[in-house]
Amino acid sequence: MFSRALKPAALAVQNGAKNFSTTSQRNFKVVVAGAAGGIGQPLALLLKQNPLVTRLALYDIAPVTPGVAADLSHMNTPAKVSGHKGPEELSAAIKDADVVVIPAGVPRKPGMTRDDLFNTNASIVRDIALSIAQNAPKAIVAIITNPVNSTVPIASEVLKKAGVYDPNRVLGVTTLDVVRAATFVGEINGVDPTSVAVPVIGGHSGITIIPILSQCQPALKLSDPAKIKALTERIQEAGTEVVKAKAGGGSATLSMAYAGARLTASVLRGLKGESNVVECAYVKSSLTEATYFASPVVLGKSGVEKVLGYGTLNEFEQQLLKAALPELAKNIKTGEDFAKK
Ligand SMILES: NC(=O)C1=CN([C@@H]2O[C@H](COP(=O)(O)OP(=O)(O)OC[C@H]3O[C@@H](n4cnc5c(N)ncnc54)[C@H](O)[C@@H]3O)[C@@H](O)[C@H]2O)C=CC1
Ligand SMILES: O=C([O-])CC(=O)C(=O)O
Repeated sequence: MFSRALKPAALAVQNGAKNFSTTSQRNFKVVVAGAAGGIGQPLALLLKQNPLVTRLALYDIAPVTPGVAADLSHMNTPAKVSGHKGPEELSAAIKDADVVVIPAGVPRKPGMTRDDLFNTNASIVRDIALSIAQNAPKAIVAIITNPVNSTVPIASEVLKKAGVYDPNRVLGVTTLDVVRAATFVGEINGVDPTSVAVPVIGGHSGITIIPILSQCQPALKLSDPAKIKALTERIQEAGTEVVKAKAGGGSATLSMAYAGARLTASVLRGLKGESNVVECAYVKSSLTEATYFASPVVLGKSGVEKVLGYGTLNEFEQQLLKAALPELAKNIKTGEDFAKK
């Protein structure tokens, strides 16, 4: 169970780092749902600079949304920006989207777990997913809203109920875990972090975040098991590190916008037919007994083209996986039960 072919796991970071293609062969409509928020605004700023994006629709319930759209629309890049405020404008925002990125919902405050966000965020993701089912059933859906381990199953169940579910088109965004792992390893190894590739598998909360440091490229310059454990825990708790540092002002927004823009850029590169686009993402999966699982995936013309394995895990990583699976199963069930209600 722990040894599976992992061809391009390490490519995940390097591919993603090549963010913006200059040879646009298709025009894509990208929607940011939650576009006025801490993640949404810088994410929209980065997407406005992606030449593959020709239409950028910003949706949020916040009154400032049309203003955010007006502001971004003055940038001299090709994407035409539209602003959509409130549920009555959701359909127009989503209509004919190629990609819908969802950072809508509340963030953590110190002392909260991501699961504590469930009660508020579950219905937000459900309602946006319903609109996707009605207005852009073929769109790739990239979910940032926490708890990702549960919100991805919610969106999947909603799409299923509407008869338009395609598991290859629904992704939970775990790119920030990959970005953080590369950053921290870059610091330890004393190298440019964009040259570092570390697959991160499992899910997106605490012990479900499993960095595969034994597969790090270039190899991690740490051999002391205690230091490897400490680095693993830092990656698992990096979100909490930011929540504490922001002292009640929210959670990671700027690094998440960077990571979300990278994942979206990779999705678009896949859609336009580029080959070997690999990112880690939380997707429907049969790699383990968890029915959704983050691993390297190949992105192609219709979303996830192939779920790649996670290669050979060392003893320590096997233990991490063992600990993560029951937690993941619980989170998935919570999401599915909510959506089936
Ligand atoms: N997947 C990941 O790695 C990460 C996920 N997150 C999650 O992203 C989410 C957003 O975080 P922030 O941007 O910091 O929060 P924020 O509070 O700054 O922004 C959230 C935005 O969502 C909007 N919103 C609320 N209900 C909505 C609805 N029904 N429809 C549309 N928009 C709605 C709000 O008006 C607000 O503009 C949180 O759930 C957070 O936990 C944050 C960091 C990393
Ligand atoms: O920690 C949080 O609540 C936000 C998040 O998911 C992250 O930064 O990884």
